[in-house]
Amino acid sequence: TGHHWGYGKEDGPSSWYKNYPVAEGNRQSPIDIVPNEASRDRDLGPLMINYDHCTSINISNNGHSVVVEFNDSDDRSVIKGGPLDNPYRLKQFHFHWGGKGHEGSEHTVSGKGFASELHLVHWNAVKYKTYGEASTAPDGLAVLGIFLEGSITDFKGFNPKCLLPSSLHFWTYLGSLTTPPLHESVIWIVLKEPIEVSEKQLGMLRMLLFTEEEDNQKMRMENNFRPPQPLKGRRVRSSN
Ligand SMILES: Cc1ccnc(S(N)(=O)=O)n1
Ligand SMILES: [Zn+2]
Repeated sequence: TGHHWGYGKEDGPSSWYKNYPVAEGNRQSPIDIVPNEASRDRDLGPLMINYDHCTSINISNNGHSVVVEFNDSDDRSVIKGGPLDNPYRLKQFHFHWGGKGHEGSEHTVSGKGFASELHLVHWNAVKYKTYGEASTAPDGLAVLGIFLEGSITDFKGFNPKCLLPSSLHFWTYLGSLTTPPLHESVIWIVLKEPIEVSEKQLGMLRMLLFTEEEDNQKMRMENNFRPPQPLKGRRVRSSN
């Protein structure tokens, strides 16, 4: 009913355009990133990530992913530099993942997927008063995408600072939210280097159920990723 959406046969990505026509827009995400078609841009300065004093508020299952929300009432946890003209405040992070193997990330690299993808969602609090307002503006959001690939190492907790790989080299392009309302308001910054998580941790993500507690039809929350969308002539830039 109404604007319910999901990842199933009837309510999945191929039907989102019915309630969200922007799904067929000109700057939709995710995309397939082809490294040797990305243009190295010397104007792209280094990415500066400051999560040191980040204050997480809660972790929840919103029916589509597991989300960790942060206190975004000041500039404590911000990302700046790279393609960004202002600092962007961390609002939440969440994951997309698949049922097995190399399926589960939203962005792909030369057609190759990863087991999961972490999205750290930030908003431009310099130009906009609220996240809601920023979320519909073309330069309102900046989402940092980090690939997760299965291996035997552990990662300690959910402090986003320790979730970052050693290299901050990135690809960047203008895109959208990858789940409804699919607003074309995101400056995407995708790190080239994946982080390693254990099969155990991936297993935990796969154990999450799609629906909130009260809903009785328990569906396994797997494959909560949108497939790559048409590039429509957009440039993908690479940090040097
Ligand atoms: C907060 C939010 C909403 C919708 N989609 C996204 S995403 N997957 O593009 O990061 N984030
Ligand atoms: Zn996401």
